[in-house]
Amino acid sequence: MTLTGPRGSYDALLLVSFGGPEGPDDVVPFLENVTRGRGIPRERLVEVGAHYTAFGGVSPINQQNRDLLAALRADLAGAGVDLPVYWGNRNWDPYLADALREMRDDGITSAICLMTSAYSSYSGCRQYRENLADAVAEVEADGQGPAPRLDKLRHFFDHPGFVDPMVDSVVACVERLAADGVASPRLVFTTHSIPTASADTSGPEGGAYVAQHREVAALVAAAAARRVEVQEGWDLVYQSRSGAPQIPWLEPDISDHLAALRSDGVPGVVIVPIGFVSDHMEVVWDLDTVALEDARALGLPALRSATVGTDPRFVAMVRELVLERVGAAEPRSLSPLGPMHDVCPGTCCPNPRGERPALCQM
Ligand SMILES: CC1=C(CCC(=O)O)c2cc3nc(cc4[nH]c(cc5[nH]c(cc1n2)c(C)c5CCC(=O)O)c(CCC(=O)O)c4C)C(CCC(=O)O)=C3C
Ligand SMILES: [Fe+2]
Repeated sequence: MTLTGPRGSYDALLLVSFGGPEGPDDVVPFLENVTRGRGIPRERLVEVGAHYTAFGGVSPINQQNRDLLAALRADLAGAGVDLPVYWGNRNWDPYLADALREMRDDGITSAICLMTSAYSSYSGCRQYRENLADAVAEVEADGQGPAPRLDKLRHFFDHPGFVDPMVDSVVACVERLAADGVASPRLVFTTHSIPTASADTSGPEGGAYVAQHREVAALVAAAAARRVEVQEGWDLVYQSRSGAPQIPWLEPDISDHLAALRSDGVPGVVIVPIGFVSDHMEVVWDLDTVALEDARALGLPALRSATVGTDPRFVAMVRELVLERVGAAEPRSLSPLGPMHDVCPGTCCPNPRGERPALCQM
């Protein structure tokens, strides 16, 4: 029931994710939860609301987390690691506070958190940790005893369990393009754009968000190039830009970049969504609906490679990270930036709106 090692001891794993609407009536309240106090223009919210509405008001993310939860439970059981797994979201039901109440009522005193975000940034790290602090405060205000103590697993961008499944999918896409007569495509790696100010302050020394993505892109490109023929060189591009137009966000945007590649005479592209762990809205809308349609309109052959989802290697990675966290396994990481820390320096990935309480930091 309690997993103990030289570095720590936990009696549960908590899957911490973003959350998404599960029906048409959820869309507006969900968007209000996500964007409260963030200065997102109304037109952008109407636009994003329409993406959800096009999918019946249902985000794919919750079912993907249910699938991941089931896969994690099966993997842990199969490996003889007796650790219950809970699930809570930042922005939609089941909320983090509800997960913490359930854990408290089950007698859990200490849990290790997996955030479904592979890279360092305010949005992908500190914001989750602030939401954990808020949830703990909310639950402790019940007056029914302490919430579980929470630690986090490190960002896993350069773990083989995250990288290797993406390589296989890129190879499969290159082979499919070749079968259609498109040889040596260009690899276009894509991730969520964030404000350049957040990118500049991400990680302990700043610049971690882009640096980590560049490492992953280089790793995937090199591994793929050992197995299939791809164009030399690759690109890192950005998608799903939000915020006010006068605030700079990371560029180039994927759609602009596809047009530029077409003009350069690139024979085809594989779009590799390294910024996302499963096929959530940014993937099924911004890539599969918009970017692939843009490519078609340009006459540029394009395929989108898979996210890791519930690939058994990714699921096993989570178990490995938990064992690593208690000191019972050696950390594995493929880039010189890793293995990433799991207790954040108090100053990294700062909140652009000022300091707030956050967990899992020094
Ligand atoms: C870096 C990053 C990740 C990856 C790390 C991680 O996974 O956490 C991520 C994930 C996600 N973002 C998601 C959805 C949204 N993100 C928004 C807004 C924003 N995202 C930002 C960044 C990121 N976001 C930022 C800087 C904003 C601006 C507002 C703010 O500063 O907070 C908005 C508001 C509307 C809009 O403006 O787009 C929505 C609806 C969903 C759910 C998808 C689904 O339903 O399948 C997921 C997984
Ligand atoms: Fe987002």
